[in-house]
Amino acid sequence: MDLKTLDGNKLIEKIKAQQEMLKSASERQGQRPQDRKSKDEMVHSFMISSMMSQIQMASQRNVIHQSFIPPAYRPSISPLAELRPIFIRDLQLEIHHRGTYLLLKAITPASRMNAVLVIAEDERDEAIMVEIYHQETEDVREATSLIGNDAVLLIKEPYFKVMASGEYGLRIDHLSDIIFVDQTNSMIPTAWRTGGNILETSAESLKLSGHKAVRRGKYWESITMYTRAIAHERATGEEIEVILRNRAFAFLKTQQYDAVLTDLGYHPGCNLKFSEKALYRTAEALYSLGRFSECLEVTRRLHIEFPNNQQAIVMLDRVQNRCSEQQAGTYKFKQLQLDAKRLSIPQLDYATYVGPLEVRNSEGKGRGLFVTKAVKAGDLLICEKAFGYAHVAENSEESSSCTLLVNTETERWFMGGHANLLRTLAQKIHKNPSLAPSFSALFHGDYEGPGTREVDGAPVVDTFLVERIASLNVFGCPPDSSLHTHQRIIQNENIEEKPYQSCGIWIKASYINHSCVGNVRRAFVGDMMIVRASRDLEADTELAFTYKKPSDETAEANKKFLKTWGFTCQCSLCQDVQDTKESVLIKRRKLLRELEKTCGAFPFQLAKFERLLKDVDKTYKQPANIVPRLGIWAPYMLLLRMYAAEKTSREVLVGVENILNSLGFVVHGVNSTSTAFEIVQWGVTQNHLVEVFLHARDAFRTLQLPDDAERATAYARLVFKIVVGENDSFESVHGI
Ligand SMILES: C[S@@+](CC[C@H](N)C(=O)[O-])C[C@H]1O[C@@H](n2cnc3c(N)ncnc32)[C@H](O)[C@@H]1O
Repeated sequence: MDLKTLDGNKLIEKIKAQQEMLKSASERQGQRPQDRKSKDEMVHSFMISSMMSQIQMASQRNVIHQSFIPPAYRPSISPLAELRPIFIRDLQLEIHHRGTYLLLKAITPASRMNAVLVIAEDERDEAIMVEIYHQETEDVREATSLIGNDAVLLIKEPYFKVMASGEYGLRIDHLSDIIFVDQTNSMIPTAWRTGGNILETSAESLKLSGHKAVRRGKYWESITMYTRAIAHERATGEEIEVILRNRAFAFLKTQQYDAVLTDLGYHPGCNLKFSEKALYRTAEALYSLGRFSECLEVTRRLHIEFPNNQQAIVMLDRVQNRCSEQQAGTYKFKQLQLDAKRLSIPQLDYATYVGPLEVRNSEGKGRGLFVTKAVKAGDLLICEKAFGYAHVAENSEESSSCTLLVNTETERWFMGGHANLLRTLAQKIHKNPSLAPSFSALFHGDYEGPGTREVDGAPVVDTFLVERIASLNVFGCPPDSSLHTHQRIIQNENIEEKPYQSCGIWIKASYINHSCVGNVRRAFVGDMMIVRASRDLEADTELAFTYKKPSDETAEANKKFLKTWGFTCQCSLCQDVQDTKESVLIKRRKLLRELEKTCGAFPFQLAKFERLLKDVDKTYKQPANIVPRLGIWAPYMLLLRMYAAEKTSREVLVGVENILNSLGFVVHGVNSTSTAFEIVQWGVTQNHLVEVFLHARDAFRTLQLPDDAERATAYARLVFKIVVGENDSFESVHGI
């Protein structure tokens, strides 16, 4: 679909029509369709539409791919031995055929659209369309590598339905519901066997075929060859050991790190009497799984035993850095910024640091994250590498296509990276089941998972659980380096905070509950989330940040937004909105609108602006350090800029005090020469506070108060650190 030729309304209409069609299909539940196309017709129209889609994909820019998530259904958790075979003619519409499996052979090349599609036949010579969702993208694994010529597919507990295209077909959402059956498997009917009797080929020649595939970069194919070689009845123990080492390499290349460790016989505490290659591959797999201390041990062993191994020297340096980041939270933030800028997809090579924090129960909010000891404003609490990350380049040629994901059950629509994120997460835990527990433990509302992790020795991945976790724990993040974004915000007052399309899952940070007031702030550098305390916190305080930035004007919109997360915020701000008479809220909004109008009027009426601000201020009853006055800090900011340009330093300091007070700060010494300038209680940290403190610094300097000026500079740096995540780049942004 071309964004340029389709306006928003038409797109919505089209999607709604498809949604309706899918809904009405549910009324046909149990039917055996009589109007199915013949096998030849099916193949013919499939070949044409897949050719058309390839041409479209190559020529179109600004493409929106739509994808519909059907009502949730559970993955198959039955062992294959307990399932009975069925055939295409037995299939009933909109039914999950529990207790059965369907054996099919591909009769067309696989094609990639929203899913990987193929036409396949059963043993009774009937054909059907198969749609396999959440597979890797074409650049990672070609559709034709997933389903090669004559591939045999076993679909567990098949789901037969009307597709968004109106055709009938099988929809496979769970990665574990499809088994790609190897030609050596006795389940394959004789008529479907290809390439002679593979088992008669020797293990050696199968191994060599595996090597050949590796040389061509066909790692999946090599895994098939090596697996056949290992299973070969005449393969010797020695041969198997060598082949396992080779297969481990192919597993490494396809990001199946758990399998690398299994093939090499690694487990924590094992004796590392490995070959040079095996040690290095073990180290690489452990590194990719984020198991840095184990990786360090293996790399040290490699370095000791093979001191001339140059890769080991490089790896040792890398992993030592990761360990110190993980243990002490020491990061070279400038380098992180540079890396994020350099990479087209800013997935950074750093470890996660978690400060003095603990997950505990939080009354009325499920679990929450608490500090185990007192911390100061600006302290680093988390610097976390994304567990899953989907990058969407904005304002560039690359941004020309994106996916709109429509959940037909919850009716939630996700634009941007969400669809990619879902695939990334499902693939990651499917390939590396050891990573599943920490992800699956994240909040997933009332959705119940499959209750089992493995069947027939293979991992079970419930895509709907992944989707639910993703939608309740996802955070949007800027596509580029945070420094860049904050620089823009700091320099341009009117910049709108538009929702980010890049997004990700950060496991530790996912335990932080929402509060409109908040006591920590998150910032991003590439796919790293940095969480810092935005005020001093006593031990055992629960962390909270805003899922959506609140403002007086948008209290209702915020409430609605938070409802999509399934809760109502009870923070002091929301409580105050509830406790304030509607007439007062209406008056406040009216005054705020008048203020806005006055802003744009020429000539600017300063006296009127100041009067209106005082009137808005009077609509708040609670002290600002209890209920921050979010409606007025921005107009005060405008005044401060005017004062800084035209008025005396004393007046500038009054402007500074007004902003800080409205945001709930309690400060001493802004307006006095005898008391030192000091924040005694932190309020809500806004990005613009950096500028506020810099105005304070200039005013103090003019008033010959160098100590206060220095303290103001220190606060500017501290706020910069809180909002940007680091202050190594403070000088370059503020030219100091
Ligand atoms: C990202 S998770 C936060 C961790 C979650 N509380 C847990 O138990 O894992 C988001 C979910 O936490 C809950 N939550 C977050 N902030 C809350 C708040 N202020 N009040 C009530 N529930 C909240 C909601 O159920 C929300 O969908």
